[in-house]
Amino acid sequence: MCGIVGVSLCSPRLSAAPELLEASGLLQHRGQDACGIVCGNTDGVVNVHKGKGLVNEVFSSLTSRLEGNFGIGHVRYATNGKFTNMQIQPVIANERGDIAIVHNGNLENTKQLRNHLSSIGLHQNTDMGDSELMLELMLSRKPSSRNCCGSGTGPVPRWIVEGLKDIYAHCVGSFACVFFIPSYGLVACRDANGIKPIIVGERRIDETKVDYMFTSESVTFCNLGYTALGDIGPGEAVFVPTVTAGPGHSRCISQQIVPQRSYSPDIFEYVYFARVESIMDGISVNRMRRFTGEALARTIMKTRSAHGDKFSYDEIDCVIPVPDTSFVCALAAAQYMSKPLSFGLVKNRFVSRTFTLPTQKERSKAVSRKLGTVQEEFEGRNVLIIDDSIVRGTTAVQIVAMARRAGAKKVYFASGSPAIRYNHIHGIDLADQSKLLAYGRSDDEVAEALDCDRVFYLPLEDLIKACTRAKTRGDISSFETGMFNGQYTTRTVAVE
Ligand SMILES: O=P(O)(O)OC[C@H]1O[C@H](OP(=O)(O)OP(=O)(O)O)[C@H](O)[C@@H]1O
Ligand SMILES: NC(=O)CC[C@H](N)C(=O)O
Ligand SMILES: [Mg+2]
Repeated sequence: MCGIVGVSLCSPRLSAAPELLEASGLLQHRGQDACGIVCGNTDGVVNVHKGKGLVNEVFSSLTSRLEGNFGIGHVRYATNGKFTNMQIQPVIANERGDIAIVHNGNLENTKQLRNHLSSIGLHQNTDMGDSELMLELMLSRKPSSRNCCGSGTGPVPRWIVEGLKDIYAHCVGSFACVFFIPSYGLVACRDANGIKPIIVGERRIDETKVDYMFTSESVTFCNLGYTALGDIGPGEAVFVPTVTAGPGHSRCISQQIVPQRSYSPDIFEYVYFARVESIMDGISVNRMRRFTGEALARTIMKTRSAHGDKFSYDEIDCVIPVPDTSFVCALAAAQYMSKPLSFGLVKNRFVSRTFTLPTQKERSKAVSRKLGTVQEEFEGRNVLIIDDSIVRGTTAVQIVAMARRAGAKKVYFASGSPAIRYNHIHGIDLADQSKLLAYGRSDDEVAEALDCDRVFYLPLEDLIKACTRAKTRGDISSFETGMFNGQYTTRTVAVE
């Protein structure tokens, strides 16, 4: 996963950079490898600043005041292409007019895309990541004249629509993108299955003046005074030209570029990626996590000596959440079971997400640095530890060991999502499926690998039900659930 943002302010005198940075900071949980912004104005000013690290490490008070009233920003968790400075987003095409892209998602056919681009004489660099290939497709339609942006009929230049059509025709996988097009404005689009999130918001200044923001998650709107206009639909593009459209006319134009194939948001966005304040595709992340907690509790309560091992949820003394993502799920589960919630695991607030760190060594080290135990909450107790997910198992293995060291009698471990036995092809960089803890293991074998007394997973149908119940609007047809069942929206056969 990555976080993307686009800002277009109605007054050419204003600078979009401070808001781009504010929004990028609010999306920081979506990527900590690198970040950057590009902003400019219709006078041809283009400013770029990017680097490896967190937003507050890469930007100083000086670089946060870059000139330009529209621009795009990105926080990266690399999934495709190398983790080099070249790959830091926004990816910008300096030599052909400074068009830039920010992208969340993952393309599955980069090899074919490279071949296609070289067949039309465009692409030489074999190190290009998927995002850069999308930029190349857009650029291949751009007329060479610098004054081309008014060409075409209607408010959207024809070459931009042609570039988008090429992207939809050639790219397989997931993409939510915002393009920065100097002397035109911003263009956002979403793949034809709507796998990765992108939402557009507006801030009305007066009758005629409106600012616009594109963002991965609605959490950025409240903090910056925007109101959600709606999620961009699958196969849809939204254009925000910088020129004023005139009194009473919105600058924001939507166009269905290709027909929707399905409306299948990535279900793991709700489980782990997203912030709890966000509403994505009409689903409140908070409500959905509450529902998963209740469903998980029902699963646990139903498990009564089913395997002759005399388990009964009555013997659970307390529920302990794993900070941070599992809080809402664990709270709802504890309430449903009428068990006390205990903050036996404490997070060091200066250590961020461990899952998104690039190497296993760093991840393991970070978990032990990040979490500590309050001994008296474990000592002599049967504890039910709840996390939102068990992926590689790095977190769960260490937590069970910590619980035992702190004197727990029995340690049960529950996941607010199903067992992950397949790669997540749309946003988790996992080269090797066998690194998933549940790969090739039954639930009992997972419990053995974790050294806990029992493991519980939320069944997939309950996860889907929780998302569907939490939906207040929207036309979602299904969810991308490939990591749980091997059935990917963009593939017909599971990759074993
Ligand atoms: O099985 P694993 O490979 O360890 O991955 C799963 C863990 O990683 C995530 O936490 P993370 O530390 O990234 O962030 P959080 O503080 O938002 O929960 C997730 O919430 C699980 O705790
Ligand atoms: N996590 C993402 O969305 C990554 C976007 C893109 N595939 C990259 O690696 O930069
Ligand atoms: Mg976690």
